[in-house]
Amino acid sequence: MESIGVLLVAQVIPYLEQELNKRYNLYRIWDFPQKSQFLIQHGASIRAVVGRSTAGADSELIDALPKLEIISSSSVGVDQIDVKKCKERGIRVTITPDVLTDEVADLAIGLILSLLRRISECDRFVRNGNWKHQLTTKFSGKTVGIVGLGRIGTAIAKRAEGFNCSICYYSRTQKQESKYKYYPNVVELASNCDILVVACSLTEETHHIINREVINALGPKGFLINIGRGKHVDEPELVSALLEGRLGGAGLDVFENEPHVPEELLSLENVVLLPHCGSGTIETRTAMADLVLGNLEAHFLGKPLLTPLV
Ligand SMILES: O=CC(=O)O
Repeated sequence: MESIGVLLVAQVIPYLEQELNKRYNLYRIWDFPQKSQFLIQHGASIRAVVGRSTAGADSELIDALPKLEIISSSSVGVDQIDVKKCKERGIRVTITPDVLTDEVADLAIGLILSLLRRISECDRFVRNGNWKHQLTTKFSGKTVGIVGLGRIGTAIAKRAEGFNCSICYYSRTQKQESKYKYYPNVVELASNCDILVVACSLTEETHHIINREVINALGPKGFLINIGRGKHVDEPELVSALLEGRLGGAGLDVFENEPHVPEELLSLENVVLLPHCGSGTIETRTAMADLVLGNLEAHFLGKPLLTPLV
C-alpha cells in the first residue's frame, strides 16, 4: 500500500499522521505553500483524502483529484466535505461516529456546570489572589432543551437526567420512541427551557438555527451551549444579546470563523470559551484515528467499510 497517494488536509494527532506515513505515500497539504502547484504536480496520484472537522474536501479540491476514491474524516460532522459531489463521482466517505459521543456529551455538561456555577471565573479569581464568593446558578433540576436528538443529543439528555433535569428537544421530526417533550420549532423550545444545547449537525437548514428570535426567547435568564458548529449560531446576534443583557450566558466550544473568537466575548464573565475540543481526549482521538485507518485499509483491500457515510 506504500505507493497509494494519500493527502492529509488538516493537522491530526501524531499517532494518525505516523501511521498514515508508514502505510501510504503521504502528502501533507501544509508542506506545499502553493496548493495549486501541489495539485498540478501530485493531484493525479491522490487516491484518498484524510481530514477532520476543520478541513475536508470541497468541490474544488475534489475536482483537482481525478483518481480520488475515498475521503476518510476523523470527525462525525461532514460540513467540510462536498458529500453531494462525492455521491455523484462515486467517492466513498467515512466518518468516526459513536466513538466520540461520550466525550462530546461530557464536555457539554462540563460547559453547563462551568457556565452556571462560574467555575472558570472562580478559578481566575483564585489565581489572581482573590477570594471572592459570589452566588451562582443551580444546574440540578433545570430544564434542558436540546436542538438535535441524535447520538450526541441523546447522550447529553441522559447525563442531564442524572442531574434531575427535565428534558425537551427540537428535531426535524418527532422521535416516536423518545420520552422527552418535543417542540416543533426552536423558538418554542427556547421559550420553554433554561439551558439550550445545540447538538445537531450543520446543514443548510441548521445554519443560523440559533438566531435573534431564538436568543430572545431564551432570554436574560437563559443559557446557550454550543458543542455543534459555530455556524449554527448567528454570532453577531449572540454577541449583541450578551452585551445588552438579553441572554444570561453562553458556553461555546465552537465559533463561526475558527480560530477567530469575537473580541467582545473575551471580556465577558458570563461566557465560557473553548477551542473546539469536544472530542479531544487521548482515548477518543486514538479511537477516531483507528477508525480512519481501518476504513482506509478496508477500502484498499476491497472489504466493507467500517463506518461509511457514502
Ligand atoms: O467537531 C467534531 C466532529 O465533527 O467530530
